[in-house]
Order: sequence, then C-alpha cells, then structure tokens
Amino acid sequence: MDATALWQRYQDWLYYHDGLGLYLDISRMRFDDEFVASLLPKFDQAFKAMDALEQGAIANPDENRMVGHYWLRDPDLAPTSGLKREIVETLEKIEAFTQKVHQGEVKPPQTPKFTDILSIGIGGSALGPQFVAEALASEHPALNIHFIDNSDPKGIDRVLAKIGDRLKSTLVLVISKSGGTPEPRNGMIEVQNAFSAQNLQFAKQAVAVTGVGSKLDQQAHAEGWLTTFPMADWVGGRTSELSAVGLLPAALQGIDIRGMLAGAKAMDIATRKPQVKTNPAALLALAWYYAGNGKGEKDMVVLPYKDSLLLFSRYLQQLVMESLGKEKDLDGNIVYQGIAVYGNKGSTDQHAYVQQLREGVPNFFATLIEVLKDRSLPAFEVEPGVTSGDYLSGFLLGTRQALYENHRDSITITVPEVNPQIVGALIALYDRAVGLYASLVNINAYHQPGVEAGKKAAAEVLDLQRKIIQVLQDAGQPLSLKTLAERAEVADQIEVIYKILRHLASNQRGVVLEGDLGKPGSLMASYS
Ligand SMILES: O=P(O)(O)OC[C@H]1O[C@](O)(CO)[C@@H](O)[C@@H]1O
Repeated sequence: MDATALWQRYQDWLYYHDGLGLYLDISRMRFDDEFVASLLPKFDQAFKAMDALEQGAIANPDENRMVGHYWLRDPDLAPTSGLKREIVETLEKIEAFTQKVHQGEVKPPQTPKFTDILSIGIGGSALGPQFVAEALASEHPALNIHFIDNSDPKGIDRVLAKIGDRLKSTLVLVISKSGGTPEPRNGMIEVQNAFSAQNLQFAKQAVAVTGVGSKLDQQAHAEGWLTTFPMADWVGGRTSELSAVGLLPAALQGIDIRGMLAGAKAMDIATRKPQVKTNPAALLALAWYYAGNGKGEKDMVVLPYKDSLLLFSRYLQQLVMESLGKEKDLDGNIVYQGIAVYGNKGSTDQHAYVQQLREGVPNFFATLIEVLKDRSLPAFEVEPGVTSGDYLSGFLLGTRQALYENHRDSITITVPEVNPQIVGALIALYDRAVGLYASLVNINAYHQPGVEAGKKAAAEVLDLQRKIIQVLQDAGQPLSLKTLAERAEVADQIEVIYKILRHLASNQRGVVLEGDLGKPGSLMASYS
C-alpha cells in the first residue's frame, strides 16, 4: 500500500473518543473488508452475550456466577437494588475510611498517623493496585505503598527491611477475594510475625479486602482488625481493580478514584455500542482475531512509551492470558486458546528485544501506547529545537513504521496524558476487548481451571514433604532415596522427593543429604 492509501486507511479506521481524547489506530493491521465482513455475525453474537452479561446472566457457568465488573463503574446498571446499594456503600466506605486515615482519626496505636501501606495480595489482588500505583501515585503520596505479592521469604524480608521501623505507622491491607490463597496467607503470617517482633499489635493496623464470610473475613472479625471491605463474588480477580481491591489502596495514596471510575464508565459506554467500527473494544478484538487467526497464533507485545505505564503489560498479561488461555471452548471441544502477552516500555525495550521484533521471527503483533503530553514542567531542549519527548515520540513513530515495512503489524493507542480518567478508560477498554474476543472464539473468559489445578498440585507436594520427613524421623538412620520413596509408599515420586529434600537441606531444616550431589540416585538422606 502506498503512502496515500495508507493515510486513507488510517483515517478510515481511526477511532477517537472525544470525551477522553483517546485514539485507537488499527490501520497497521493488514485485514481487509472481506475479513471484517466474515467476522460480523460472530460480533453480533458477542454483543448479545455481552449485553446478557451486563444484565446479570450467569456468564461464568463453571462457577455459577454473574460477571458484574461493569456495574462497579455505573451502579445503576446493577441488576438488583441490593447489588447497587452494595457498590455505592462500599465506595462511600472507602472514601470515609480514607479520609479518617488521612486526617489521623484512624491511626496506629503508637504514632499520630499512618505513613505507609503494605498491600498483601497476589494476581488480581496485586497487579491492578501495582499498575495504578506506578501510573498515578504522586512522587510524594499521602501514604507510600509497598507490596508483598509472593511467597518468597527473601522478597518479604526485603519489603519489611525497606519499611523498617515505620512498621509502627504502616497500614496493612490483606487483599484476597477467596481469603484462602496460600501466598497472601503466608505473607500475612510473616507480617504478623514482624509486628510481634516489634511489639506491635497487628490487628490495630490491619484491614481485609475479601469475600464476605471467607476465612480471612472471619479472622479479621475475630481478631478485631480495623475494618473489612467486601469483595463480591461477581467480580473476578483480574477485573477487580475498580472494586475495593484497587480503589482502597489508590484512595489511600491520594489517587482520584472517582476519576478512574468516570474514565472507565465513559469507556464502558463507548464499548457497549453494538457496531464494530465505532466500538474501540470491538476494534481491538477484531485486530487480535486477525493477527492470530482466532487461535492466538501471534503474541501481543505491549509497548507503552511512558515510564508510568510500565506495569500495564504485566497487568494485561493476567487479564488476557488468564481469561483467554483455555483448553476447552464453551461446547467442550479441545481448542487450546489464548494470546501470549509481554512487554515493558518504549523506548527502553528498543535496546533489548525490539531487534527481534523488527527482524526476527514474526510471531507477534505490537500494541504501541503513545502519551501526547510529555511532562508538566516546561519543555526543555536537549539540542536545538528538540526535547527528550520529541525523541520518545520519534522512537515510537519510527518503530511503528519500521515494523510495518517489515510486515509486522501494530495497533497504536494514543492518550492525552496518564491521569485517573485515562487509566480507568484503559482498564475498561481491555476488560471489554477480552470479553468480546472470548465470545468470538467461543470460550469462557471468566474462570481459571488451570490455575486451580496448579494450586492442587502444590498442595500435594507439601503433603508429600510432611510424609517423607515423618519417614526419615521414624527411620532414625540415613535412607537411600529409593528406600525413602518406598517407605513413604510413593515409589513413583522419587524425583519430587529428591527435589523436596534438596530444598530442605539448603535451608537448615533438619534434612541432611550425603553423597555425590551430581549423582542424585546415590544420595543418602537423614533427619537430625
Ligand atoms: O484474591 P485471591 O482469591 O487471593 O486470588 C488471587 C488470584 O488467584 C487466582 O484466583 C488464580 O491465580 C486469580 O484469578 C486471582 O486474581
């Protein structure tokens, strides 16, 4: 296509949201009109399914639950007045609690005000809050936020060391929808231990965000934590940023949560339109379908050219991959669906893997995110007539063009600046694009059976660990791994047993492995 035809194509396919000042350009995806026409019947179905979902249908049949994250942004859409009340009251409670924390009315026992937040959660209970903190928190926020999002002891130690003696003025948020996920549970117990070590009362500085009646909810009530915020079962973890999960930490940092909700609501209205060409989420879904042939054959590389959007790709990784990465379709056929997502930021990544994107295996499509406003301080020229921001813009435009010339497609999203409305709008845009794409490829976007299977497998490993320690203790003498496995009645698990023992032996846990470490089969294990 020559330059004139491309310019025309750009204008033909450009989407612009007037209220948000957001542009979506899919002109550099090489689909044609015939392809678009072929997808329209699927889109009709997708729009209908989305409409039913918003009306409160059981959109997640496996877990028999509604999918209502759109109601969070417009409570009037909630299917019952009870649900509407729940949303409005939670929001008001977040704001009232935040105000009290900021004013020192809710305070830790030993200091006049809270200074820090320690947010403990994983997956959807961490990625949204992390993304939003990075994107929107000011350099001097009302409270500094820290995250524990793993069961890594060293990682936990690092976070606690960073907080140091400010633990006495740290508000701990334990965020877990289910209230039973092992990683946040472990993080919570470790933090409780750190509180005890400093003679601090954990309950007086702790808040839970969790499902009503969950284990965590019961614990928070029984121990008299500061308060709890409910997480509804109709909000999935990966779409929970605009529920208490994301709004509470954001508000505490001083971020304008009403602005985020307003931006998301505006985008929801735009993406509710049942016409592909004027619906930005449908345009994204169309582009994804085209790129990967409706089978995820190409990876989605997300490159925001703005440091504050660094974590957007990581946030999208869960949203897209946990939603779309499914073995079976809605009819039970094996389909192995999904779209792989990765990326960090431009232009930084141009000095890392963009070499491969430009010249190597063409197994991806790029999503470039452009932010028009460079900075709030006055422009500064790094050479006559040129600023750092001009360079950044040039790098983005250059990459887009170079990719296209080398037959690598890209989408470009352009926003005026990174503010609460835009962050809310981006979250909403991708929520809907994922939902529509899932309908196009006929899968359930709202469950995660694979993750549940992984959790079960991990629990089995820990059961095995308990069992083999018992066998070693009972034996009272060194055992070969083969004998150990036989005595534990799990002869087929010898490799896992070896790995468990090697980990325990590396951590002064009473297990000793003797022999040639390069020949695991020859090792003798004992317990002392
Ligand atoms: O908030 P919870 O229940 O602790 O779950 C955390 C995460 O674990 C998952 O259930 C599975 O990874 C995610 O969907 C979820 O965001």
